[in-house]
Amino acid sequence: MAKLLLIDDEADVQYSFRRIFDSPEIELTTAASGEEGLKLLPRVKPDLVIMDIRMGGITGLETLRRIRQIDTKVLVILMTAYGTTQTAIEAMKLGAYDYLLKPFDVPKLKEIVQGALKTARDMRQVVSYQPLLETEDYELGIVGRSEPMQKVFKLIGQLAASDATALITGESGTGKELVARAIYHHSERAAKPFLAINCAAIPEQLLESELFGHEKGAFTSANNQRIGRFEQCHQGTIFLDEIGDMTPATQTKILRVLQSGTFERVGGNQPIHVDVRVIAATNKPLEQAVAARQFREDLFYRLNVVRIQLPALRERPEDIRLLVNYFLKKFAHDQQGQPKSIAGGALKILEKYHWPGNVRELENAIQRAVVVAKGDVILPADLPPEINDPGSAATTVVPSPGTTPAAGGEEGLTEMGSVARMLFRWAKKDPKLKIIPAVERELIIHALQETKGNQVHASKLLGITRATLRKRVEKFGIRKELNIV
Ligand SMILES: Nc1ncnc2c1ncn2[C@@H]1O[C@H](COP(=O)(O)OP(=O)(O)OP(=O)(O)O)[C@@H](O)[C@H]1O
Repeated sequence: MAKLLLIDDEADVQYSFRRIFDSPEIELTTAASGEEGLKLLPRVKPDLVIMDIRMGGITGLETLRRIRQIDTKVLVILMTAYGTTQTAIEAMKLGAYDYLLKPFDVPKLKEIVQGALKTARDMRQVVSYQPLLETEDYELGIVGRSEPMQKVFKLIGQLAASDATALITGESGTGKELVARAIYHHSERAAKPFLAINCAAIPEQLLESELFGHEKGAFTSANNQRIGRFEQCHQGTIFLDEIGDMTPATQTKILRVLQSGTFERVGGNQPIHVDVRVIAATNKPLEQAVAARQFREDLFYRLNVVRIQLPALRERPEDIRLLVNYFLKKFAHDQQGQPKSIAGGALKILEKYHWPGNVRELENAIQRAVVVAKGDVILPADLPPEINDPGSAATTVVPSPGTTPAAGGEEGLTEMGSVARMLFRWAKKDPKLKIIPAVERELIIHALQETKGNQVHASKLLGITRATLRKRVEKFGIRKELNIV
């Protein structure tokens, strides 16, 4: 559960926060002054503090200064009324993570809080790169005893001891982000921020301003001055994932930061100096992008000072057994249960598979198998079909006893099996997607649209009771969308 501490003397703001963040995943504590917030800090140990800059008693800036003396790492977001962004920028220099303008926009507030909580988790979860499996306790770690992984561990150790820029390469799902976090956790910058940015996930034209910030009026939608990630991450470590996806202008700016530690915000001309360690990663061969003149050669050499090449999982099948055991323990730990084991036949299948999605794909396969397995042992049949029997695109799905085919008898089931496989492949590409709720939500919307909102008919079509349907409509918040009264 994430812990949030709100420090604000306005009762209205405290009330809105209680409503916005009332969820089982967030524990909100409120304080009405800087003094009270400082007293609560050691007891609550929040992951994130959100604080107003102007309060009675000690100011937000002074409170921030004192928070930093108690905890160098806790993330602090400051809130400020319009017109006082200059103060907010001062606050960033004091080590605030971000700032929000009041009155705030609720979706924006939620987005910033979620982003900050992810960063807080990344910063607090130490990634170990020592052999883990002897320890009974589950820890977040990088697993591997194969020779290529041993080389990786050595390089992580060397990089953690230095402050050099690093380039991590390897196919998708090989653990590049995990390695970057391990370097950070074991480096001298471990007490300072770590920010991970996936360059490919941000539209090209916005990436430059995301990284370097912008001045008010720099472009049409730039209504306010904005601090970029590099400024936010002063003295910390920035992880730039998918570095190949950048415009030439952004590449030039990155090169300058690496060379001199300076840049200008978009639309600005005042040089800003930062001390940030850059760890970059890519799953595309950058050499080819350089040859095709899509990536600056000088930037490539600058990033490539130390390179960690992560092996694909198929190149180290001897690690599969260790990884499987590790994930079985990890999932049992998450569910607070006993780890399941795996049958020899199932393990052999996993060791022979070619793993295009690498460790991420293996992790997902084990997670699924743990859910699907009826007993304590994972059998070949519990593995996803594309792994268990690659090439069998249209395996007939055999209904388990007691289940009724929904429609179309065996043919319907075969078709459903293919759809499920397709959805599953899709879900594997997006590990954040919770596939069952996502599909359930779509089915419910569809059934209600088909039946023009008639819940009795829709629930029959879906094979659930009306009460369950009502609950789901509430749960997924689709009442408004469908005009259901
Ligand atoms: N050696 C390993 N030991 C344990 N877990 C691992 C290992 N390698 C990867 N993982 C797990 O696999 C998943 C994918 O790893 P990660 O996100 O670091 O990969 P990536 O190479 O950065 O992928 P992408 O290129 O798609 O961003 C994560 O859940 C990570 O914890």
